[in-house]
Amino acid sequence: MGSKAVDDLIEASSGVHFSGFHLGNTNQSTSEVEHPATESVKQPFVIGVAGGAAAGKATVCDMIIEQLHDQRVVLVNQDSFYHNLTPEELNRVHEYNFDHPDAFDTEQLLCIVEKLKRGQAVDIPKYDFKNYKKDILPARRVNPSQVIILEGILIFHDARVRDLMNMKIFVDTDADVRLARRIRRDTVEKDRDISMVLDQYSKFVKPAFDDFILPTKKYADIIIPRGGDNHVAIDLIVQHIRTKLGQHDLCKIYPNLYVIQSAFQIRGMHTLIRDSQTKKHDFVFYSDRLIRLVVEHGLGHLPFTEKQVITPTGKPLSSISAHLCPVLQKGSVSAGSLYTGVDFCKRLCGVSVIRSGESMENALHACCKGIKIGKILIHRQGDNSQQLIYEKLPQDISDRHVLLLDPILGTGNSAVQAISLLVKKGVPESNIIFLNLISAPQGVHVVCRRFPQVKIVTSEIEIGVNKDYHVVPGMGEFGDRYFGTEDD
Ligand SMILES: Nc1ncnc2c1ncn2[C@@H]1O[C@H](COP(=O)(O)OP(=O)(O)O)[C@@H](O)[C@H]1O
Ligand SMILES: Nc1ccn([C@@H]2O[C@H](COP(=O)(O)O)[C@@H](O)[C@H]2O)c(=O)n1
Ligand SMILES: [Mg+2]
Repeated sequence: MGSKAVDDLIEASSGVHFSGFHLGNTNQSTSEVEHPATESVKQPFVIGVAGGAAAGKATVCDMIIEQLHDQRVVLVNQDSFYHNLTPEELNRVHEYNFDHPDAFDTEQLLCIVEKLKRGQAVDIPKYDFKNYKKDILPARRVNPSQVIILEGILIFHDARVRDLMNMKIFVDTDADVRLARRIRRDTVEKDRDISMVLDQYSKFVKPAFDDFILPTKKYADIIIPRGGDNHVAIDLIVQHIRTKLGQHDLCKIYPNLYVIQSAFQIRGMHTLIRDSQTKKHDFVFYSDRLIRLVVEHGLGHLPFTEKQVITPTGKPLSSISAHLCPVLQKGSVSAGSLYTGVDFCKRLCGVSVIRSGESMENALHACCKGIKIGKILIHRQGDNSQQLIYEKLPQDISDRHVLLLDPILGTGNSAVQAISLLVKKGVPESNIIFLNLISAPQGVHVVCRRFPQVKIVTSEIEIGVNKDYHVVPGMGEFGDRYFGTEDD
């Protein structure tokens, strides 16, 4: 890609990543967060996903969310807005039509989505399908986000809700498939009796599909046949969302940036360590788990050589003569089988950026027995200029592959200082792998443009850096939280 093209992409992606967050006050609590209504703050991109019951709407949403791994996405299910049943309706629940538009509290849904669009945090009710109630489970607190997905059978029914959407998707799945999935879901997950499920289907679900859901298909911008099996459609949708947000997948701009595959386990660990209420013990425990994943991933980028070994599994000694198999030893019980594998790179060392980088040393020691670890201390001044004030590195560092350790990549200034020192010591750029837990796009741009051959391995991309040079949403002062030196 030519440098002009790269510049354009960077320009486009920086604009959105940082706008608004430079202006916001990061000390506000989530419930107070409201982004200033200036032109520089982009409106969230709202996607509607409709389709028959059990068509695969939730599955499609999950896949979109997974592919938009570096975006914060809010999912709002129409199910959350079912009306509570009166005692009388509850007594005759088999006669209640859950597939009629009147079954939903659309006013409440509108109010919540409008708040989210204005940048306010909201509490979304959780619906309990077993008890037909939405007030017994604790509500889900949701922060504003750049992408909002509204999902539900009748999410296109009300014109006011439709008007909030920037993109409408209809998941079009064959009626037999929907019925088969519904029977399995309602009997297995909702403990319902099969005859009741079939009754409900013929009495309410099918007629409502024909009368209310199918007629809304005409509002869709995209119709996805085969739901979650249609990977091409989901890919195209994700690309379109990114284009509309003016963002580009950083991994596509910089081939040496690796964001480890996000799964709910990883998201869960991030949620814990980012929570300001998390106690030191849990913070350390979950940080260690995440660090270990990043380190293992980083090690996967080291060069290797092919190696063959003999496994203990093979033919019994008596059936093979020793001269045919030189690996046989006196007393061994089998001839062994050949396994062709790889040998780890041994010319390796770690370098931690004091102090928070030291939190990553245990994971590196645990993965690479006896690894040498050097240290660098960089002092950050108020105006974010950096000064290198201490270094202790292995003498032969220029012959080694270096794993640079620092849990947070923010503005990129410390990373540039550290990498410049390594390069000055003779380490080839391509031998440096920078391991961190979170990376701000700004830092990624700075490091990757200055050192295009350095690899960056991270577990999440952040929204940006605020006016105090702190990563947003971030996780606070990592070193203080990890080593327990926070001010009370
Ligand atoms: N492509 C698919 N192949 C197999 N099973 C699927 C597929 N998509 C969804 N399912 C299953 O069908 C059921 C309904 O899917 P879900 O995505 O929850 O649909 P909806 O949100 O439209 O009701 C779930 O049990 C899900 O695991
Ligand atoms: N108490 C309830 C509430 C709703 N339903 C059924 O759920 C379907 C909608 O959910 P999807 O995930 O399939 O979109 C709808 O067909 C309702 O009949 C229910 O059975 N019980
Ligand atoms: Mg669903």
